[in-house]
Amino acid sequence: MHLIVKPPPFLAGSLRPPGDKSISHRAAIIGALAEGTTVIEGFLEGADCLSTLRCLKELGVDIEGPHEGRVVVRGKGMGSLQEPEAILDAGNSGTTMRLLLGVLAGQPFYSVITGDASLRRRPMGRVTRPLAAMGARIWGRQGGELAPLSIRGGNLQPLTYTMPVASAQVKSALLLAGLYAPGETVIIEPCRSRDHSERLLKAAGAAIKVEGLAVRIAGQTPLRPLNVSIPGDISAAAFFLVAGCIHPRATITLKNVNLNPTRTGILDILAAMGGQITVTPRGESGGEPAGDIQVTSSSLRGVEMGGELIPRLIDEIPVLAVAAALAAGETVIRDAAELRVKESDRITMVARELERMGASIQARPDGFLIRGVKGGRLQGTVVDSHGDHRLGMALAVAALVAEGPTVIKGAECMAISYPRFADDLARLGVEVRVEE
Ligand SMILES: O=C(O)C1=C[C@@H](OP(=O)(O)O)[C@@H](O)[C@H](O)C1
Ligand SMILES: C=C(OP(=O)(O)O)C(=O)O
Repeated sequence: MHLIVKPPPFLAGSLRPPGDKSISHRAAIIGALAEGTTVIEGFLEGADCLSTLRCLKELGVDIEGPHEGRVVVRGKGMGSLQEPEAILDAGNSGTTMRLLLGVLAGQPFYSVITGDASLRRRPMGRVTRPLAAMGARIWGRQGGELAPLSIRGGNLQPLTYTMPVASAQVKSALLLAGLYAPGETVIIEPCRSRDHSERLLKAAGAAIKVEGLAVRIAGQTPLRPLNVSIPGDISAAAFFLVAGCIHPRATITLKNVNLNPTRTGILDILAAMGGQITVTPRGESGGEPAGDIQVTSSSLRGVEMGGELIPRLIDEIPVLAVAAALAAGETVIRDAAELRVKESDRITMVARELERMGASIQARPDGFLIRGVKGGRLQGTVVDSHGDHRLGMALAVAALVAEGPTVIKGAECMAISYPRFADDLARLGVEVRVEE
């Protein structure tokens, strides 16, 4: 499927971004392990979160929905999962595979999990190695590095583990496995990654404590069901935050967006670039701070970024590269080598596709050097998502300020995290067309 985007004369309106993807996965998984009925509102109906629901159903969990964002999970406790009859399919979703590996490590049965071609290339040793150290037996291609992975869990021992990379997926997998181990599992992160698992596990009554960069969980405590209203995904809102900044006639309001400080790096960096962004906090939603964000046309300037900020905006870097390509001066992005092991190699592919549109962007081993074309313009042309939802949507944002229409090939992948992305663009006044 191709998406054809014409640069609009203005961008105006108000949107509610879809429910947070990270929280949707976690609420369903934790609900499945709890004793009682979990009700989730605002669940993201993107393909990734549907993969999580499908796998949980294969494990014998009774799930109703999603119907307009409502999912009902009838959990029967941590020991209630059943050996799946078929291979579990995590689709394109790294979060599904890694978090479920943590759960499967605690199960006294055999299961096999795989995913699509992109997911079968992504590193899994970062979770399979520490899970094996807890006592799970895991087999996979390249010594347990690549899916398909088969696993026989049960009889886990607690672990104290210092993570070599800042990854919320690894941390969450080990916390979920820690639920099954007698005694205390301690996970130490190199720097803080998103903490949705910690918040939801705490809300479900797990014995979990955060002390600086260490998270401690004492296993074998039953979980209570959750009642969660998931706020909008800031990683989805990010496309419109950048669109509003780079378009010369824009006023966009994004409603009920998650403002968890482990996720708001995009707001900090756009502010540092001169973005005209106003945040109005509106209390809590689902145990997470949430609020409205307004963005208007801005005159952006280049910045340098790296270090502890990177995990707070890792998924927003493709669209931030678009902002940088249109800012005055140079932008340097460092310490982001993790981008190479996402749905695509996001360093190579972002540079390749933005270059086609006339951006001056150089791929580096751990990021980018981008020279803004301020005053100049990007060129509408044919570009490719390479099956990567965030790259596809970032290119659509670049198209909003390009000369002439842009054709984005492989646009169906946008439904991984934002099924209504094209509709939301249209709501702001953009002429978008889908071609099969
Ligand atoms: O835990 C999560 O929900 C996620 C963590 C991040 O991945 P890593 O844990 O690999 O950094 C992020 O890129 C991904 O989109 C979602
Ligand atoms: C990296 C992403 O997701 P996952 O790792 O779950 O596939 C993403 O959504 O950008």
